[in-house]
Amino acid sequence: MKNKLSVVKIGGNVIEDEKALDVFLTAFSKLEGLKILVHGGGKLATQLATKLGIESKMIDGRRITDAETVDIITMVYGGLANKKIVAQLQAKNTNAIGLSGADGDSIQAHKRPVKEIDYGFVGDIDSVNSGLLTKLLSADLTPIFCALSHDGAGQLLNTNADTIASEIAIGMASSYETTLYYCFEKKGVLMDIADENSVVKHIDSDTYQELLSDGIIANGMLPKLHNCFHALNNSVSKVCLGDVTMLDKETELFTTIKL
Ligand SMILES: Nc1ncnc2c1ncn2[C@@H]1O[C@H](COP(=O)(O)OP(=O)(O)O)[C@@H](O)[C@H]1O
Ligand SMILES: CC(=O)N[C@@H](CCC(=O)OP(=O)(O)O)C(=O)O
Repeated sequence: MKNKLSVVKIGGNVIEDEKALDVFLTAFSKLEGLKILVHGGGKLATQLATKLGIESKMIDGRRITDAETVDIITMVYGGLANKKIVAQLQAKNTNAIGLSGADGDSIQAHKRPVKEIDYGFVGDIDSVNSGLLTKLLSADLTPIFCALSHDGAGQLLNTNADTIASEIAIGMASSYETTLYYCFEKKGVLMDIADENSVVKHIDSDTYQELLSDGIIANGMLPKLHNCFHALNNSVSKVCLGDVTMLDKETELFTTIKL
C-alpha cells in the first residue's frame, strides 16, 4: 500500500489576511502524514509593483511577466511570502523548508512560447523532481513552494501556483496516494456565488460538464477546476476545494472532486 501525501495550495487572498493565514497554518501544521504546501501571492506582487510605480498586466488570470516584473515576483514569492510562511510554521513545530523551483532543481519549466500573447518570463512545467521531494519528506521536512520555476539555464520563471500544486501532486502520485487541496476564500465550489453556503459537496466529470454549461463556474474557478481534472486524470486520487478551515477534522462543508 502507498503512503498518503497531501499537497495543499493557498491563494493570495489567504496570505494577505494575517488571521486567515494563522488559522490555515495551525490546521496545516496539525495535518497528519506527509505534506507539501504551495502558496500564491499574486495580490502582494501587484501591491508592491504599484508602490514601485510599475503597472501589472494580467491576461486570462496570468501575469505578463517582463524583466522588471520577474524581479518583483522573485522578491515577493521567493522572499517575503515564502519566508514568512516558513517562519510561522517553525513556530507551530512543523519543520518547513522553503523552495522555489530552482532550489534542488525541483521544478523545471520552459518559457511559454510567444503566440498571440507574449507572457514574458512565464514558465510551463516540464518536470517535477519527485526524487528530491521524497528525500525531503523522508527527512521529516515539509517543503513549502512558491510560484517560481526555472529553465535550467539560469532563468527564473513565473508559474501559476494552482498549476505548480497540480503538477507536484501529479509528479508524486506514482509513489504516494495523493490528495490535492485548494484553499481559497470561499467554502468550495458554490452554486450561487452570492450564497456562501451553497457549496456543491461532490463533483465528478458529469457534474463538472453541467456546472460549466450552466455558467456556474466563472473567472478564477475555470482554470482552477481545469487543474483539478488534469490532476485526477493523471493519477491523483482526490481533490478538495474549500476555505482555510477545510483541513480541520471537524469541517464538513467543502467540495470533493473525484472522476
Ligand atoms: N461557482 C463558483 N464557486 C466559487 N468561486 C467561484 C465560482 N465561480 C467563480 N468563482 C471565483 O473563483 C475565485 C477563486 O479563484 P482564484 O481567485 O484564482 O483563487 P485563488 O485565491 O486560489 O488564487 C473565487 O474567489 C470566486 O470569486
Ligand atoms: C503566471 C502567473 O500568473 N503567476 C501568478 C503566480 C502567483 C499566484 O498564482 O498567486 P495566487 O494563487 O495568489 O493567484 C501571478 O504572478 O499572479
